[in-house]
Amino acid sequence: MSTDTDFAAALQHKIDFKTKPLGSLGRIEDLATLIATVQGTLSPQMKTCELTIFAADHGIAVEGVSKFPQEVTRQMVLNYLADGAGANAFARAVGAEMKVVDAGVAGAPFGVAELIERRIGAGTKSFLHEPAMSAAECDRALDEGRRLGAESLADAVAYGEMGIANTASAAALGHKLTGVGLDVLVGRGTGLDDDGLTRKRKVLEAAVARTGALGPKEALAEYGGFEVAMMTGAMIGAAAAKKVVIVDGFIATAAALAAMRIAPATRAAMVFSHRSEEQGHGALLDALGAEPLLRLGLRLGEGTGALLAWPLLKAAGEMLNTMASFDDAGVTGPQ
Ligand SMILES: O=C(O)c1ccc[n+]([C@@H]2O[C@H](COP(=O)([O-])O)[C@@H](O)[C@H]2O)c1
Ligand SMILES: Cc1cc2nc[nH]c2cc1C
Repeated sequence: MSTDTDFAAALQHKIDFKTKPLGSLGRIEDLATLIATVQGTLSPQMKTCELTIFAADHGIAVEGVSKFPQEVTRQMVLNYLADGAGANAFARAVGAEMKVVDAGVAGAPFGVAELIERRIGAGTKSFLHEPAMSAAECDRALDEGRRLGAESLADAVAYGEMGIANTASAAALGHKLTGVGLDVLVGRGTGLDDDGLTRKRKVLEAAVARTGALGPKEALAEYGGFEVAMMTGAMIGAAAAKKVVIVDGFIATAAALAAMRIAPATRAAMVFSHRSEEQGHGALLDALGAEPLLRLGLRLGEGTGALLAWPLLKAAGEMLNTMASFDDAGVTGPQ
C-alpha cells in the first residue's frame, strides 16, 4: 500500500462491501478500522487477549482516603494467583490469559514464582507532603512497563490495576494533566461515605496545591503510583509493538492519559472499554476524546471492564476477516 490514504480507502471499501447495509455494524466497524490500522494490514489477527494486573500500594492511604485498609492490596494479589478474583472469573469467561505484576506492594516481596516481580519499592510515599516517588523510580516503572508491553505475544492487551487508595492518586494525576477540578474528579472509590468523601477532597486539595503546572512524567512522579506508572509504560510499549490496548476504568484511564501525553502515537491503539461508576471517569474520557463501548455500572478495576470488551474486538476481527463481501458473495449490493 503506497500511502496511508490508500490504506484507509482500501480498508473502508473492505468494510463497506461486507454483506450488510452500509454502516450497519456501527461501532464494531470502528473497532475493525482501529484493529487493521494498528496492525497495518487489511487482514489483522485478533485471536488472543492477555490481561496484566499491576499491583502496588500508595502512601496517601495513611490519610484515610479509602474505605479499605492497605493490606487488601496484598491479599488481592494472592487472590489473583489463587484464581479467585472477579478478574479471574471474567478472564475465564472471555478466554483471556492473565498475568499479575507486583509493581510495589507494601511489605516484603511475595517470593511466589507465578507472580511477575517488578517492585519499584514497598509502596509510594504520601503525596500530601512529598512526591509519591522519585524521578528515577518513575523512569524505572515506565521502562519496566514498556518492556512488559512490548514483550506480550497477544493481539490485544488489557491492563488492570489493584492498589488501595489509587483513586486518590488517579484523581490528582488527572487534575494535573487536564485541569479538570477535583470537585469533579474525586469520587467514592471503593465506597467512602459522605464524611470520607469530604475528607478525601480536602486531602487532595492540599496535595495538588503543593505543586504548580507539571509535565506528564513529573505529574506521575508527584501523584502517581508504581502500578499506574508501570501501566502507563506498558500502554506505550504495547502500542509501539502494534498491540491493541484495551483501557479499563478510572485509574487505567488516568494512566492512558499520561501515556498519550508522553507518547502521543499511543492514543491510536487504545480502545476504551467502559465508563466506570467512579465519579470523574466521564471527565477523563472527555479529555481523551474517548467514547467508551460499555456502561455497566462497574467500579471494580482489575481490568474487569477491559475483559468484557474483548469479545467485541474479537467479533470485529472476525467480521473483517471472514464475513463475505458483495464483491464475491452473490448478494446484490446497494443500488
Ligand atoms: O476502575 C475503576 O473505575 C475503579 C473505581 C473505583 C475503585 N477501583 C478499585 O478500587 C481500588 C481503589 O479504590 P480506593 O477507594 O482504595 O481508592 C483499586 O484497587 C481499584 O482497582 C477501581
Ligand atoms: C476487595 C477489593 C477488591 C478489589 N479489586 C480491585 N480493587 C479492589 C478493592 C477491594 C477492597
